[in-house]
Amino acid sequence: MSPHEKAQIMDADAIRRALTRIAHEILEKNQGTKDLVLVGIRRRGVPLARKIAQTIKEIEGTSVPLGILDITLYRDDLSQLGYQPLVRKTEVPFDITGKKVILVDDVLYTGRTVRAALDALIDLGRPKLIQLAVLIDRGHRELPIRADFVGKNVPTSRKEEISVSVQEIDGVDRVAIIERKT
Ligand SMILES: O=P(O)(O)OC[C@H]1O[C@H](OP(=O)(O)OP(=O)(O)O)[C@H](O)[C@@H]1O
Ligand SMILES: O=c1cc[nH]c(=O)[nH]1
Repeated sequence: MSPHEKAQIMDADAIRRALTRIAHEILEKNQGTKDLVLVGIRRRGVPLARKIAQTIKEIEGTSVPLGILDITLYRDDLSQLGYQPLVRKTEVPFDITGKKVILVDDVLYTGRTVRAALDALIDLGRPKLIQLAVLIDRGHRELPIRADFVGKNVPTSRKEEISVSVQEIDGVDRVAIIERKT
């Protein structure tokens, strides 16, 4: 049966405020922009990372480099793990060695995408540290991964899904909970 939307949990203003807060928290935790770089996970982590970079520029007057990791989840029928993330492309046109890398994604769920992103980043260089910023943490981790910066914690059941829409891809900024009917 088709999934249906249960509730909208963030509108454009709520997303903007959460990203502004995250930008301030990143600056506070890292004492400014020195050695800071942002890396967004495609697809929706990228416009979110861009907005955080814009806000940092407005606050500090400094442009922070922005890279992209393209990671796709594909169903792995041979594995008990259900699905596996595949790193398709890395567009990080700067050296991350010695940098403070802020990884940005829209939803943190099992943690598998972030694990693949960490592997890809470590293949690219030796960052000083890696921190994780997500718009939504919906729980159900299957790996020991946690976010340093969270827009909103949303307790969910496994039957539910979080749908993040962003202006650049979907024409609107919003977050909704979707229920999969079985
Ligand atoms: O913690 P995990 O279980 O790995 O799940 C989180 C990932 O799932 C989503 O990607 P999706 O494949 O839905 O693509 P999207 O970014 O285009 O929405 C989301 O963007 C995260 O990258
Ligand atoms: O609910 C979920 C889980 C993973 N990725 C999403 O975008 N939503």
